[in-house]
Amino acid sequence: MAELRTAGVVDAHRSSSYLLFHHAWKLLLRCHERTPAFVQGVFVQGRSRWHQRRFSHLKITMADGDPICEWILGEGGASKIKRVTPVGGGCINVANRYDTDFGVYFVKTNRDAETSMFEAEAAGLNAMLGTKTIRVPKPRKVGSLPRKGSYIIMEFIEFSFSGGNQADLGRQLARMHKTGTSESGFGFVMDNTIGSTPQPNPWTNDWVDFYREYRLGYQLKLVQQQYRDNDLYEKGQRLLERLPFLLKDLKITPSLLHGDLWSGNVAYDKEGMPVILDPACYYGHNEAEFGMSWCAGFGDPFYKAYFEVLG
Ligand SMILES: Nc1ncnc2c1ncn2[C@@H]1O[C@H](COP(=O)(O)OP(=O)(O)OP(=O)(O)O)[C@@H](O)[C@H]1O
Repeated sequence: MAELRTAGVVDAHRSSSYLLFHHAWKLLLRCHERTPAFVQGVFVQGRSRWHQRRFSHLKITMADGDPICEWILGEGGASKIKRVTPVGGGCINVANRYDTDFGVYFVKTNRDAETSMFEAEAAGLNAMLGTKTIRVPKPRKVGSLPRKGSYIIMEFIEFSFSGGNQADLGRQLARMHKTGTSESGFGFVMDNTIGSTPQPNPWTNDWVDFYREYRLGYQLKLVQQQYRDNDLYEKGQRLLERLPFLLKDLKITPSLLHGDLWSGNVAYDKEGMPVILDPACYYGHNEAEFGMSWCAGFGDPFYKAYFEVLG
């Protein structure tokens, strides 16, 4: 509500409809934890002509203090936000589509996360975009929310309900793995998160060292610290010792990986072309991409097309 108070909604204060809005606002903010823009969308959408006159100044004043609206109505090129609608599907962040007179933006917010979480997501999306091999949403802005938390604004992509061709996905992913190489070794430009679990990505010359220390080893430590599962930890340690033998004589070059490729992060656009979302990117052994394949639903056409490109 601080945004509203500082927004100087002075005449509105006197009307009883404002009081109604005021309480509805509070309720909505509490129920949905949306940004003020969410509420703005609801009310701007449904207002009568009387309200249009009465609240005509609100669109701009309410954006004050709301960095998402400020960006969309500034650098984002829009002069009006027509509607803000929740997008379901994610577990970790709150997602909304912002329909404007300058197109649609997709926005995720998280009341608890530092901006570094979304900065890493943007860095991953930009790295994949840079390969020009597969469609990913273009990130536009990352920032912090007024009191606590952070947000990311990106291109909104309209998905097809009828899905697409898995062979296209396999082929384009293989091209991304082949094109996205790194001269710094295995790792990434910054640490990121997989789900909401931190994922360290320090540059490392050798794949076995990287995978042992910063993937399996790190996760095993979390298992022990957070769940006290010593049995799993011990078994894991034995696997880590054997890793150099299991991967002996393999020549592994760093490939840009999406890093969290399960079915919830794969979609198809209206033209039926694959889109990959919500990455936890790093440079790694290309086959590490299939660590999540147990819940990705990749079939024969996918793998056939993938290995046709990668050999
Ligand atoms: N750029 C986009 N355009 C349109 N819809 C999107 C876009 N990015 C993601 N979505 C949809 O929004 C929903 C939430 O997105 P996403 O999975 O990135 O959220 P999340 O909370 O970070 O996810 P998770 O809980 O899986 O880590 C999903 O249903 C996804 O399909």
